[in-house]
Amino acid sequence: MDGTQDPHARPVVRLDAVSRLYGGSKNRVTALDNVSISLQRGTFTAVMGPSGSGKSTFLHCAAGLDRPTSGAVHLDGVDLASLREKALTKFRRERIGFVFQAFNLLPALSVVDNVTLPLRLAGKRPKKGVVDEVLEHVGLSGKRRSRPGELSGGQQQRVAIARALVTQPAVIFGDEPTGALDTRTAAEVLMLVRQSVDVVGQTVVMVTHDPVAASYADRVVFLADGRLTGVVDRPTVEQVTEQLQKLGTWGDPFNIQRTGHEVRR
Ligand SMILES: Nc1ncnc2c1ncn2[C@@H]1O[C@H](COP(=O)(O)OP(=O)(O)OP(=O)(O)O)[C@@H](O)[C@H]1O
Repeated sequence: MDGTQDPHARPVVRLDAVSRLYGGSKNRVTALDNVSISLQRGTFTAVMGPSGSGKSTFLHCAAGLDRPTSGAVHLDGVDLASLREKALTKFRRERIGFVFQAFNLLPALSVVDNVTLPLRLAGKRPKKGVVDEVLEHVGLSGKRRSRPGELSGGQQQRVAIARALVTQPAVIFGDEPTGALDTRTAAEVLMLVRQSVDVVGQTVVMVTHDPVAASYADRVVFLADGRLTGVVDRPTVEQVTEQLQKLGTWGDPFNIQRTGHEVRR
């Protein structure tokens, strides 16, 4: 199936028949199986599915952290297969933002130095106006000089979001960005992501196990056994939960535990 939204708009992320196989002939695993999807600029997409369905592999291939075995990935109009490792690293640094479950901030650096690190790594001088705007957007203007250890989990994730936004990337990829946060803090972080999409037109792709988190997205795409098996636009928590039940996610107690949110069956 194809997850294209509007065939006339130019997608910012495009996967064409992407497959990713792991292992050799004896222990072959098809982590992604012929996935084609287009994601439009300024949209928020959640990627869901049972454990082992290929969500991380999807994210890694779409973000140029891993190379597909076959098929093509275009990001912001660039065929990622055309980039050698060094160019791909530069492209990721400049055009892609990442937000992970574990925040991944540098503890010795202040908030402002963490946020501006990607720019400085790219040899660019951070523009004060842009940095101030991003810090204001994430509500951390008053914490510029704090170290990550002095901040709450939600504040640390907001620093990570600011760091992802500051390069004005084509896409921000999130891997369970609210997985380590309590329900209320997760909601605040998801509101911030939502505002980044609505206010500055940021494109966001987020892997999550949590139907509540997914309900903040414009659309949810579901994977099962490496295949794209369904799409829900303007999702509600109930619709997402129902779809996951069909895919058998909620039969997996490990997954229920990891969502961090209680979802009634
Ligand atoms: N480096 C690897 N080598 C071999 N198999 C792998 C590798 N990475 C992933 N796989 C396999 O590919 C399949 C998809 O894995 P993936 O991590 O993408 O799933 P997932 O949906 O993100 O799972 P989870 O929700 O548990 O994080 C799984 O069967 C997994 O065991």
